[in-house]
Amino acid sequence: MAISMEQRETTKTIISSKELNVYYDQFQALKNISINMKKNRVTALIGPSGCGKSTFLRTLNRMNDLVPRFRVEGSLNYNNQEIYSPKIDVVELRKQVGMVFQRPNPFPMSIYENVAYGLRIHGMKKKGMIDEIVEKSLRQAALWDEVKDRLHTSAMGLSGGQQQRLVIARVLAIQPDVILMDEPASALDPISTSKIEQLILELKEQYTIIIVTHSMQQAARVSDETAFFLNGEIVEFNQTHSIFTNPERKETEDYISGRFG
Ligand SMILES: Nc1ncnc2c1ncn2[C@@H]1O[C@H](COP(=O)(O)OP(=O)(O)OP(=O)(O)O)[C@@H](O)[C@H]1O
Repeated sequence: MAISMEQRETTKTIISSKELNVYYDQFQALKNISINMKKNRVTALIGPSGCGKSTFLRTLNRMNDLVPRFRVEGSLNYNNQEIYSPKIDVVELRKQVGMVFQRPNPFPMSIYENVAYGLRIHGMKKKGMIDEIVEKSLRQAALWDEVKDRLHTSAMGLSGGQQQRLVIARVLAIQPDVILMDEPASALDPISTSKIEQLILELKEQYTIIIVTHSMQQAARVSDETAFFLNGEIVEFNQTHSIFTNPERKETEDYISGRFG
């Protein structure tokens, strides 16, 4: 079947690792990780606790740089740049590869200022432009209608689910390319969880999303491809549908059917 230019563009690899090994001092947390993650796709990272999912996610925007005796070997590439090259500007990298954590972490300031913060840090001064981006980001994060009349009240007064969407708006405001999400809905109720999942499906039109989740159902609902981690290795990486309906490896089958983890 012929592949159109558009399809070819959307299946481009954006982040790839080759024989990546990661250590915390003597302990090897990731072993020989080779994976290609595609642009405008949602990639889910699943696996039992302690298997290295968060470590892998955090290497992608160098969140572990300040961890003492953290060490990386092998290749980790984003958009044809080596993420661990000394030439990389880490602030710029984190602008392009943004992150949403498990617990919503709004800043203790107004809703508006939370979203405007990153813009100001990156030197934007024009109020009209900031207003516009704040609104656009809150709309994209499906929060605008709920907060448009209280933009200048404290973000701490929002519910947990709203706070998480606010954090997503804050990330979107600085126009990243990739959004890393570390169990973004695990602290939320089912309705807020479903809003976040809906949002992920909408955002992948414009962004690449890599999400760590403990919920098999969530991985199955939101992701296009899934990597199953076990003891620091990727045991299986495939289309999400294949992983959940026809896994190739017994360990994957045992995990997704709830036999361990
Ligand atoms: N800062 C650190 N210093 C030392 N060891 C660490 C550090 N962070 C993680 N580890 C270890 O690395 C291994 C992988 O941890 P990681 O948090 O990546 O796993 P995970 O799959 O994300 O787990 P969970 O699902 O419980 O969040 C674990 O054995 C953990 O104890």
